[in-house]
Amino acid sequence: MINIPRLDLNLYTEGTSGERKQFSDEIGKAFNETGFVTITNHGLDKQLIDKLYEDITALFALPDEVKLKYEIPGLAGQRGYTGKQKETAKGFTAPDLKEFWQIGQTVTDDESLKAEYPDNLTVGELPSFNETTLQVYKKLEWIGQHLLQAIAVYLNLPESYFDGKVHNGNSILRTLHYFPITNPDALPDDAVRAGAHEDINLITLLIGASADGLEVLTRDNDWFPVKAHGEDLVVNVGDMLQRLTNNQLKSTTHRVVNPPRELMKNSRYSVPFFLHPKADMSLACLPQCIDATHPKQYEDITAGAYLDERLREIGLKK
Ligand SMILES: O=C(O)CCC(=O)C(=O)O
Ligand SMILES: [Fe+2]
Repeated sequence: MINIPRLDLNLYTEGTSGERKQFSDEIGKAFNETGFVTITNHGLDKQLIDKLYEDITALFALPDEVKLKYEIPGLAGQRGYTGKQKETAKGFTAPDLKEFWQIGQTVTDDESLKAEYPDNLTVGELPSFNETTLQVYKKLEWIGQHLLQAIAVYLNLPESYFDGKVHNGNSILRTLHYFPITNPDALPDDAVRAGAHEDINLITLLIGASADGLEVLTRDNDWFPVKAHGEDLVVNVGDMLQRLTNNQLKSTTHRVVNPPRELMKNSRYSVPFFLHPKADMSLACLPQCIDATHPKQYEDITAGAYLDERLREIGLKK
């Protein structure tokens, strides 16, 4: 058993100083123990989430030859479409049973940074997909920034520590389709919807984990299903935050398992938002997270160099 607390974001963004302090303590404690929380009252309304699912369903229902027009070599899957069975979790031989579409940052106030990021691809066939995902991106970025403020307070950093680092950051909104498994007998042994992995980024905000399948690995090496209420976000620590905090905050291994045989013909959709800083952020372990009992565990590296290393490991970058 692990405890994944449910926290009310409104208590941080609109609360009294006591409520804000309590939110910081609770998210920090959960990130220290299990690396996962669920978040309610986050400001992403049900109407927008419903519209998002409608648009994603329509996107993945497009014929493969249409979707493949948007799979652009050289972009490492960071924008547009990545076809079925392209991403392989580290240490696995069979690729994940999924296809996805990724949306990146749109910079409007910094010309040199704008030139660093590839442009988003727009789905000509589905204009509303582009608008909806842009709105969701902006909203999740706002929510993530506030969660990082609460985490900064927990870490005894200035509340605004992450603000400038994640403003115009290299965050990715991933719309995911775990497609129907039509012939389970033909599957390679270790083929799953998403193999056990840790996320690369600072924190991940996940819409749609209310559908069964997501599991986290406990310290006792048991797999534990994540149960979220309908519109709650599931938020977890990624490897960049674990590294920055010298393992004080835990990037917990998670996976998405295949459904029981009778449900394999059903699709599963989910939308993780991988919150990344700008490439030049240093991930050097924070001095306040290093002491005699917690010696420094990692070499200094920038977020950009670290991301590059990790994308090669999972087969997205050649
Ligand atoms: O689909 C999910 O519930 C989780 C997806 C995930 O862990 C990921 O894409 O990194
Ligand atoms: Fe993940």
